[in-house]
Amino acid sequence: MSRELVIHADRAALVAETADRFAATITAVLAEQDECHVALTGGSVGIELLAALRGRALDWARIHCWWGDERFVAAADGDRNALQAREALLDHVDIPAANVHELPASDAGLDLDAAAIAATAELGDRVLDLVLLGMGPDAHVASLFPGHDGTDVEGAGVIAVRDSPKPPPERLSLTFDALNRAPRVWLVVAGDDKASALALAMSTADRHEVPAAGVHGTRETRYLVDRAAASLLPDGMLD
Ligand SMILES: O=C(O)[C@H](O)[C@@H](O)[C@H](O)[C@H](O)COP(=O)(O)O
Repeated sequence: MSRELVIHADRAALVAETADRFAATITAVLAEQDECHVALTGGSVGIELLAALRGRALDWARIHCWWGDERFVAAADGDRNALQAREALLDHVDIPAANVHELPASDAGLDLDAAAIAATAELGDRVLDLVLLGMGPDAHVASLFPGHDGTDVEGAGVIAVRDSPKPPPERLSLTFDALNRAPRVWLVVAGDDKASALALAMSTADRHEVPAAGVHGTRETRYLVDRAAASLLPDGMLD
């Protein structure tokens, strides 16, 4: 399994170059197989990245979009990662509705636990080809927060998250095992407020305290960051 750190000059370069990398990777996957399944992320960098993908020549009919996590709010709530992704990208490309695998919204008729069960069934034993993740300053990834029960869950699936330290309190999240089945896991991180979390994420920290340290692709783990986020990485890592 390879681990790669790519430091970009600034946030704009991070977003633009990651969009290039994402498009090239999807194209390469589609040259080898019929479909490419990607997990998208919310967060401001994740959504800017999606906006940067508009207008790219990608074969959307063969691309499936999933999410690493979702805020459990109404479908029309602007906090929803899926709604933000639609506005940034999916409404602007020719992707079939059946290829968009949103995690359930709170007004879809299921309570949070039932929504997690339904989403686990939809995901099944799928191995996502590429998982994109943002990271919070507390080193959370998806909705796996430091010290929270979700970091103890074994097995692949989607879990209900309550009392999230970051609002909204109710969320759905893929587990570590669901995320870590993917061959490619990319963490996309910008800003000096993430610098200490990134240094911990790239260390051998315990995933219960530093969830970002617990996500790895089976083939590659990439840390795609800007210079500000990289500012506290030990010298040896920057060679
Ligand atoms: O639901 C959430 O809490 C966010 O989606 C979160 O996980 C986000 O991805 C990171 O906090 C990075 O966010 P930024 O890209 O805005 O720094």
